[in-house]
Amino acid sequence: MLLSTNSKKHKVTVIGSGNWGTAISKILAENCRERNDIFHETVEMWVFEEKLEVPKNSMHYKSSEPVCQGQHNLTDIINALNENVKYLPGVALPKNIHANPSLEDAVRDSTILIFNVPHQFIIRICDQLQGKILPYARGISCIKGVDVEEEGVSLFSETIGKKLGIYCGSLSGANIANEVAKELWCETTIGYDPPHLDSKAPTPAGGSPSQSQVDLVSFEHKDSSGQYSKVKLRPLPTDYPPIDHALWWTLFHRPYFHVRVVSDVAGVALGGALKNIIAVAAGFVDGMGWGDNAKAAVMRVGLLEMVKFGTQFFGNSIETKTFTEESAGVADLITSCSGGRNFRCAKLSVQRGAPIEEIEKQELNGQKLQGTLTAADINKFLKKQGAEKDYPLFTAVHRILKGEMSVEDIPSHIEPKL
Ligand SMILES: NC(=O)c1ccc[n+]([C@@H]2O[C@H](COP(=O)([O-])OP(=O)(O)OC[C@H]3O[C@@H](n4cnc5c(N)ncnc54)[C@H](O)[C@@H]3O)[C@@H](O)[C@H]2O)c1
Ligand SMILES: O=P(O)(O)OC[C@H](O)CO
Repeated sequence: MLLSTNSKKHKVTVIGSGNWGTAISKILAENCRERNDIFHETVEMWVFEEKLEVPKNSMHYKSSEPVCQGQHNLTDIINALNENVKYLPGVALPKNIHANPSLEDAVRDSTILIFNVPHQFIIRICDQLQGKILPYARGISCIKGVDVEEEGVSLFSETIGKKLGIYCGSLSGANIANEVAKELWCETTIGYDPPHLDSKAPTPAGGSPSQSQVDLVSFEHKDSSGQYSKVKLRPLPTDYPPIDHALWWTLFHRPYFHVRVVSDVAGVALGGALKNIIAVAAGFVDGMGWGDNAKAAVMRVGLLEMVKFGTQFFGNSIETKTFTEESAGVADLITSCSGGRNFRCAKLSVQRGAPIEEIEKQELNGQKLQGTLTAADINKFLKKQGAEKDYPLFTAVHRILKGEMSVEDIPSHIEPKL
């Protein structure tokens, strides 16, 4: 068990309060309450504010609480009822979650930042956070998606790290939020590869680079292309418990949420992003009524494309065994193709003959699909690389979503050409 001999405690903020953002906040709040020797008990949860009435599927529908009468801010409802009535209705949240509509206030003095928003919103959020966070904070990205720009494809753990000047790992796994929130047992994977102090870096007056020095220290850091580079990071002051694998385990592990911490940050993040494209494909073939064998076929081809993509574009910075051995890989693929939102919406879109964006709006009550956008992001990148044909399933999903191909074409499209 992690014992704290340090005088300062970590303050934890979750940036995001959707379906998964709220479920993760619940886990963290339970652990921060139990381990208040290491963490501040209150977990700040940043909420993208909106006004609503307490809906019928809330545990508090028609209760006599003032926030249950008429329209109120979501943050006020969460703080009064300890329930996220919109994104995780029916789940009692620990009282030590504080829903906060101010991003700046939510991250103030936090040493631990957990990023958990749909990926389309994270860049703007990072822009707003610049200069507002502790420079020695550390992060974990729970976001499933990729960041495609002119220069290439990056993972959000990297993008967040670069934009905010902090180190950020990743968390991903077979984790359908509603099941986790009901405390049904599952596993997850955290990728964290903390920078090592660079022994050749200029030392501050008085000796070797010390964790308590406040100046920037140069670290050697391996990025997702496998290159070692010197990056400047603020070391965590030594009066805090070190942020390492043991600390992440202590913060995230629950009897119902079993954590494995590995060093393959890129593999964890990439697996979570790519499986969403495959889940859309699985929904398409299931929507056609083709049965479990067809679904297994797209999962097989999809897993191979995940491994190929990781190897081809993330080189030796990724361990492809993460895709086959960790919850963040094949297990996430299986659960997503069984009951995930991407799967369910793609299936309904075929069954109802309606665009998936329409189904998303009708069925998800404000929750967001990631697979459709990721299919487009990955396609943009593959096109630029001239590699679309090497990834027939990823390409087929994008083309079907664009109306350029039909689901009936999947079997012949993914068959290797002789
Ligand atoms: N839900 C799951 O089962 C699950 C499980 C594991 C990982 N994930 C991943 O976690 C990430 C977050 O997913 P989620 O399920 O918490 O979100 P969600 O799908 O519930 O999305 C809704 C959230 O987006 C917010 N939002 C809407 N418009 C916004 C805007 N303009 N700016 C900022 N926020 C805005 C809403 O306030 C709400 O908090 C995603 O990348 C997802 O793939 C989800
Ligand atoms: O509901 P989805 O399709 O966004 O998938 C949820 C999780 O990523 C499953 O691990």
